[in-house]
Amino acid sequence: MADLVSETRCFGGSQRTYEHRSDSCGCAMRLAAYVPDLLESATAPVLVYLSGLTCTEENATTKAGFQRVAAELGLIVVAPDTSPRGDHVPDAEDEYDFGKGAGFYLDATEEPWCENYRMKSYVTGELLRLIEGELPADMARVGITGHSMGGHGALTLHLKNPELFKTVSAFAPIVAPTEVPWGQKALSRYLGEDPSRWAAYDASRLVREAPSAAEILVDQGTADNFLEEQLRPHLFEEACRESGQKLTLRMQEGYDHSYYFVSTFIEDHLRWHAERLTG
Ligand SMILES: N[C@@H](CCC(=O)N[C@@H](CS)C(=O)NCC(=O)O)C(=O)O
Repeated sequence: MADLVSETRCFGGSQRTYEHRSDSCGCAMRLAAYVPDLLESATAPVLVYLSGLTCTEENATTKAGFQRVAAELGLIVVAPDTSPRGDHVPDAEDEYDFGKGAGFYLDATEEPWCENYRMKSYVTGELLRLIEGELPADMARVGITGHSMGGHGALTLHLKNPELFKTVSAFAPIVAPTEVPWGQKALSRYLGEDPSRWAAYDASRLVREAPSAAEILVDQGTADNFLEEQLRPHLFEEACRESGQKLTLRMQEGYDHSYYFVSTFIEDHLRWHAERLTG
């Protein structure tokens, strides 16, 4: 059960915010859901959009501009929050890349984070059950995408759970968190200092172990400030080549890391998922 916090008419559908009690995260969680009017069928495919560092469920809905195309394609788009929330939830004050707003879509094992920072369980379990219970969703047709930290979430959660998320794409994803500062900081504190525990959350490692039957779409701006230090898409490209994973990596000339970049290519991603989920 979730409470409807707001509902706004948008491109012939409704942009909603829900709030519910999350057992996985031990707090109240919000999520945004765009639900197109369903004219011909009772249920629609779903695209889960995972946001990046510092975001809530609101950033994608106000800045990515996906609603017009989602309405045209008859696609439900769901954007969860990026971490547990609330005064009782531990945080790292003044650190934008750890704690609240930086859940990294994993299940923490270390104190004090392990009580609440369980975004992997949240997205793969509770969130999907909530979508099924609250929305006119066809749960056999769910895809996943995300931006930056959310791109890391989309890639890893798809590779680990291809039966839940049938299609996958990402915008400027963190593809090798075990090798870059954002990832090393988060993984060592949420999971402990032993790097062997981190591999299950590294898309480049996962794809080498078990490539997906689904082709992966990645867009990456060449003018992204984080490109060389944090993102390094060529590590993923190399892993995909070596494991036989089908990948379309598009280096987009002059685009940065912002939602101007995401909003430019979101239509391509929605069409990519809709074609594969409805084909
Ligand atoms: N300087 C940035 C660093 C974090 C960042 O770039 N976050 C990206 C995702 S990794 C984002 O989507 N920020 C929120 C927004 O642009 O609306 C900030 O503090 O917002």
